Amino acid sequence: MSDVAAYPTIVALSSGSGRAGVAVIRISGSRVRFVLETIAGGIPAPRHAVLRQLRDEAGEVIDTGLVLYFPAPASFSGEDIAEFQVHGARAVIARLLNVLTHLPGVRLAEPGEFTRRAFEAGKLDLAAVEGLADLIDSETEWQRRQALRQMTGTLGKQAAAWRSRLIEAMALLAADIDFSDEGDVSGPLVDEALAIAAGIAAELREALGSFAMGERVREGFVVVLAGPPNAGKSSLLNALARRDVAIVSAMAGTTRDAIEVRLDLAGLPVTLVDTAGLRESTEAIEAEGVRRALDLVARADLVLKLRAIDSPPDRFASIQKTLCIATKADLASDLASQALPGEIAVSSRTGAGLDNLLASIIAELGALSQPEPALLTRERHRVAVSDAVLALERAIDARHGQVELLAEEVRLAVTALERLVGRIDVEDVLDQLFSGFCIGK
Ligand SMILES: Nc1nc2c(ncn2[C@@H]2O[C@H](COP(=O)(O)OP(=O)(O)OP(=O)(O)O)[C@@H](O)[C@H]2O)c(=O)[nH]1
Ligand SMILES: [K+]
Ligand SMILES: [Mg+2]
Repeated sequence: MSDVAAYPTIVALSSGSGRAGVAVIRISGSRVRFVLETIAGGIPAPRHAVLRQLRDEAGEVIDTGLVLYFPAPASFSGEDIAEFQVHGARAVIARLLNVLTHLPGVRLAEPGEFTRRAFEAGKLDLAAVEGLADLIDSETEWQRRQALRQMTGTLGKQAAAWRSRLIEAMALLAADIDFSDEGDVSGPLVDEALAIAAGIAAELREALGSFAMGERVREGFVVVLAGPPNAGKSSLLNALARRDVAIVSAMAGTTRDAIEVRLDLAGLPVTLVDTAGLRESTEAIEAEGVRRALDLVARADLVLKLRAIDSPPDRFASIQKTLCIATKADLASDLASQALPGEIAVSSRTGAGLDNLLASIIAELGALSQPEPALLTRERHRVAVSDAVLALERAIDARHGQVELLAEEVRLAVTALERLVGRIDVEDVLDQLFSGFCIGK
């Protein structure tokens, strides 16, 4: 990493942009010590914050701030890193970045470039990098917990453990190949290797079981409000969002476009979608609204099917997970007698039943049955783990066949797990991942 041309020293604003009390500017690479001497008047003791005047080439003070130095290799990127904590004014940030990038061998960082260097230095595996990206994007408690677990290496360590047990199985198979006579294919070594393979296949299948939840927590659950016109869908959206998002009126067919709000339901990220009332319509725009509503219903993780408590239930059936809701409960003199069995009675007007509805949504989304954050959170993880399971299943099926073929299947499973943590085939994944990173991370 001493090659300045190949690894220019990179600098970026690592805190959020815009006016703030404090801004953090970070710099990583082989020129860090030179930069510190040039603009901070010296190199602070490692990992100790010191107050310094930061000066430009002409010696004029840019700002006063805290300076930190993290020497290689015990830094985030594995390179020398310095951090400047300065006043979070646009002018200070602009001037400091300008001065820094005019020093020889220093340039602005690309999105995710600090993290890419950390990955290249072996500080983080691919799953941990993904976890870091998710942590930066996290908006709710479930997202934070899941991302933190992945960033701290839970998936990476698990994949490494699976891999080393499979390598043990491969060694047993290799020993069997070396020592067994022709024709004597299913010796005790093979049995032992296959027992390992079967155990790991079971653990991989269990991990796959958590994928759906992991992916939904990352991307957010889609919950769609559906029902006939005037069922009170937009009113319920507004009540759950606690703000006036959608137009409410006594006119049937008010909502046409789908209206989305992002909610944090007890830590679960949920996109709640209001839709056009479902009815046959000859009016082109409303008909298009209904078509979109049905499309959204088909793609929802959960459908809230509404009917006004004073109207009869309709025929509209959904194949999705559905919660049936009787709205306008304030219009019913006796709730229990008018809400059908299994229906949740709510009133957007009085707020009655909303807590009960939220609890039911959270339960329906599966949050109660999965207290631990999911291990697998991305399609990439699902594909790698599925490939490993399939290879192990083929190995187990071939238990009476040639040991060489069986060993090849176990090797394929090992390869799939190596893809999972980024030991191989990482470039495309990294490029895609880092393009979504913010600059300064
Ligand atoms: N009494 C009472 N009226 C309600 C309640 N919720 C909605 N309404 C009324 O029902 C009417 C329709 O409400 P909306 O929220 O616009 O119904 P919608 O299902 O979105 O209707 P469309 O968008 O036309 O399909 C309005 O006049 C609301 O004021 C409620 O909880 N209690
Ligand atoms: K309406
Ligand atoms: Mg509406």
